[in-house]
Amino acid sequence: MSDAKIIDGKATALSLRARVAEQAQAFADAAGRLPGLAVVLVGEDPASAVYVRAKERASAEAHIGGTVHRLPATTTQEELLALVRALNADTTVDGILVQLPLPPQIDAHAIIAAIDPEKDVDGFHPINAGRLASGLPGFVPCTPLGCLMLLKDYHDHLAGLEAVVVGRSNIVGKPMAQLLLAESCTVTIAHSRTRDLFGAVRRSDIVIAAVGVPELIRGDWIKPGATVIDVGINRVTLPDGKTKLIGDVAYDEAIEVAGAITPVPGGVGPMTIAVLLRNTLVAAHRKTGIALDERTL
Ligand SMILES: Nc1nc2c(c(=O)[nH]1)N[C@@H](CN(C=O)c1ccc(C(=O)N[C@@H](CCC(=O)O)C(=O)O)cc1)CN2
Ligand SMILES: [Mg+2]
Repeated sequence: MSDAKIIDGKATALSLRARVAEQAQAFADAAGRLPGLAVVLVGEDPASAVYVRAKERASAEAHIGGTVHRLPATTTQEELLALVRALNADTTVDGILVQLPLPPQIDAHAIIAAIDPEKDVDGFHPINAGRLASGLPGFVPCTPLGCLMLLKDYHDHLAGLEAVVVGRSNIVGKPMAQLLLAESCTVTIAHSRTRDLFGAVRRSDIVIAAVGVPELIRGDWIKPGATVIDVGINRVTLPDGKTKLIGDVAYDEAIEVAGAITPVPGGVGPMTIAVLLRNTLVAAHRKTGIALDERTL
């Protein structure tokens, strides 16, 4: 019988969204306008279109204003740079998000570097990555910050715990490792070239799986009682032709061993959008100088 606590990311995300909505309304009362988020979607990637629609809906519900800019898949790098520069200059835009992935003719690094770091609510700009690594205030990428919020719901103290982050992307793995380090965890960053992945996972009190390989991490790799945060969102086709989302962790096995675990879907995913709204609210306050106690979010 499993006794792992199932970490309900959907519920935590809804409660964060409600707090953002309340503060966004208060911001609008003080500033005379809503916090503004500009979302840019280039091309027709079906998953990206779903995520952008979800962001649009969640923004409206949380009293975050703004626009979605939908550009064709043939958009050039110069055209996208021109839009980013226009959004940087627009005083009603507090946050800018360019949905990833971008089409192959566009260099994502160049686009991210062109975003005003003070409007970079994705936290992907090298200035914000450097601030995070240096312990300075900035913007932290939405998915890892959401993972940290879920972890903090289950641990009063993270200091001294062994944590492994499986995956080293700029979007999740690297910032996640920095956040855990800032909480005084002992952090291992593992990846496809790690020789003893089993050993790194097996000794860890916290496992963050963000590698994009369906069910790579098996139940018997998990240290009994560990907290498992599964960032993987892998769509797989079943024998009957239907598709299903599964994580990077073999959930049915891990739930028998872990102390707490996030499901897929309904774990980390919903936190990504809730934190985006939170970061936009924070950006609006920082830009206007209107006070906000960020710890209440
Ligand atoms: N500019 C960005 N691009 C991308 C980011 C990002 O943070 N910024 N992250 C991902 C996609 N993403 C948001 O953009 C995202 C992914 C997943 C979810 C989510 O709620 N997932 C659900 C399942 C949804 C489904 O059925 O497909 C869940 O896990 O429960 C939200 C946002 C890449 N690009
Ligand atoms: Mg058990």
